[in-house]
Amino acid sequence: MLLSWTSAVVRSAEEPLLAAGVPLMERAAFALHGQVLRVLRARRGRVRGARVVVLVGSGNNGGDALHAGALLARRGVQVTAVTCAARAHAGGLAAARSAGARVVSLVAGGGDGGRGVPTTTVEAAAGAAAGADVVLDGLLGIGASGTGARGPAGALVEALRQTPRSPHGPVVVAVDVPSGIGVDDGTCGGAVLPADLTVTFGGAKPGLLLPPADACAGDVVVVDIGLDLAAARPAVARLAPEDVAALWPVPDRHSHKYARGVLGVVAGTPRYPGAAVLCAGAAVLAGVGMVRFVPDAPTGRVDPGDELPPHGDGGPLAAAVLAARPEVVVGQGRVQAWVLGPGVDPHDHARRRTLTDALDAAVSDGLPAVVDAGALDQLPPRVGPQVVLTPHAGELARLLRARGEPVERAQVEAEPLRHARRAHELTGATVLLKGPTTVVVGAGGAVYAQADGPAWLATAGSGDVLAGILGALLAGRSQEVADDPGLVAALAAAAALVHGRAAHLANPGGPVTASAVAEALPATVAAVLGANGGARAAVAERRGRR
Ligand SMILES: NC(=O)C1=CN([C@@H]2O[C@H](COP(=O)(O)OP(=O)(O)OC[C@H]3O[C@@H](n4cnc5c(N)ncnc54)[C@H](O)[C@@H]3O)[C@@H](O)[C@H]2O)[C@@H](O)CC1
Ligand SMILES: Nc1ncnc2c1ncn2[C@@H]1O[C@H](COP(=O)(O)OP(=O)(O)O)[C@@H](O)[C@H]1O
Ligand SMILES: [K+]
Repeated sequence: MLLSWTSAVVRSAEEPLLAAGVPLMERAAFALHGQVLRVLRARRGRVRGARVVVLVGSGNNGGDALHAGALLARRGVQVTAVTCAARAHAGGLAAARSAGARVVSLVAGGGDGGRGVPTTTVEAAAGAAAGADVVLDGLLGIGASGTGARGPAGALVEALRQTPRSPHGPVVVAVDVPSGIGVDDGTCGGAVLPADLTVTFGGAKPGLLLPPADACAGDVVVVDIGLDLAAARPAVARLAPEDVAALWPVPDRHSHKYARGVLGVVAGTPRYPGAAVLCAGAAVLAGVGMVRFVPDAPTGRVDPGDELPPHGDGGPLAAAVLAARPEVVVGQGRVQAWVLGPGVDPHDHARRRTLTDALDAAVSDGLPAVVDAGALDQLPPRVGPQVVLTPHAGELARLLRARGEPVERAQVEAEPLRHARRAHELTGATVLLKGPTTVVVGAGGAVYAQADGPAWLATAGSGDVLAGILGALLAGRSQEVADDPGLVAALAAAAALVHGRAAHLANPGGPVTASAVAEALPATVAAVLGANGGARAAVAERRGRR
């Protein structure tokens, strides 16, 4: 699991160490130079003679970069440091100079208190950067105010962004964070230089995980500089496969289909049968005990424990589901969780009635439920965190507007966390906001940001598959969810991880269909369980034998 902490938390972890004279900047710079050496070796084999351009802001982030530049210069790297403000970290500047780095400034007399640093232009600096092997971005760190670099630093970032990127262009290494991102909220409004690699100190920062800024971070490497963050509350987490393996319901010898979880599905309309097929099919393929597909029938509520025979005729929708997935049981009956809404056309009155009946039942029984697409508009004013909303940005904007918040889709895309959190506050539900990086906000302030899928996953029906996966997980873990509704957010993040990985597995590097993503689920789950689940499955199996 990758955890992140806000800049305020990181600063308060730094304070006692700095007061005790612990050389945090030297540690950070040493680790940073090690990462740059690794990049240079991978790129050109040898380090000596490589060219590195260091972009230097006015604060300690620039200090880290200058000290790293000094260490690189001592390894025979040709280092050019470009200071971009009237002042630059004095110790870093001295170290870089004495190691043989060339120092130039975008500001007349800048960087050095007017001691005569040669000036350069934005164009010349951008040209030098374009010809370098590595650009080290030390313009802004956790002390940045607002988003986007301003002044000469901003002008240089804009010029670098205009330079066409090529495979032969420099590798951009961000120091702590890509300069100018919203470090704590993941916003990415102004001039930000996208990085190929971010070397971050002490612990990751939320903006490295949250959309849209996470797209600027490249690979994230966390280096230990001795900060004690273990007791501090993380702001945003990203699950790894081994975390998902620990969450996934794995059967043992005593398991039977009911104990493994039964999922009720109200999805699709005769006009959109595909959503029903994809959602119910994904739940089956993700390994749920049983899927009950609920067609429109005037059966009303069913008492818990009733085991009604399947409807002989569930209509064309049920027929389509059964043709694709004969494992599905059609009809009402006891369930441990619900998926409600994929492909449900709100103008189809019969389907909408079935959906609202099931939603009412789910909410009054306190059962976990995925509320997707057509069900989002039917959500009662307040629900518990065992209900997971799964909107995309447009649906979330509509949900917020329906609750009196004047929000457009573009605003949700610019600040996904803020809007997902607002929806959680207003409804009480766990919110999974879909997008290139999926954000989950749940009970107790839990926030996850998962970026597991390829962009090919942006294809019709893929959200229906995600809903089925999450439903399967909630059904399989319904008992634990009843005891700890805070678990729902982690399960939602786990579903997003498996969904994304299934898309990679379905066709590495190429287009996928939603059906192919669903078909890849059994192998994906097996691979994820292999992350540590081999051991877990063996334990479950041993327990089962006792
Ligand atoms: N305190 C320390 O000794 C340590 C600090 N560390 C580094 O220090 C960084 C934080 O340093 P600082 O607090 O000095 O802050 P920054 O280096 O992030 O820079 C803040 C300065 O940049 C300017 N600035 C702010 N917003 C701007 C904007 N939008 N456009 C242009 N200029 C802007 C302001 O003059 C401000 O004083 C961390 O990110 C990390 O890289 C690490 O070396 C760990 C130890
Ligand atoms: N650019 C992208 N990169 C990766 N995944 C994406 C991207 N855009 C969307 N997705 C994912 O694709 C799925 C689309 O779901 P959704 O919008 O509900 O589609 P549909 O309604 O057609 O099923 C979501 O899981 C979302 O996170
Ligand atoms: K930076």
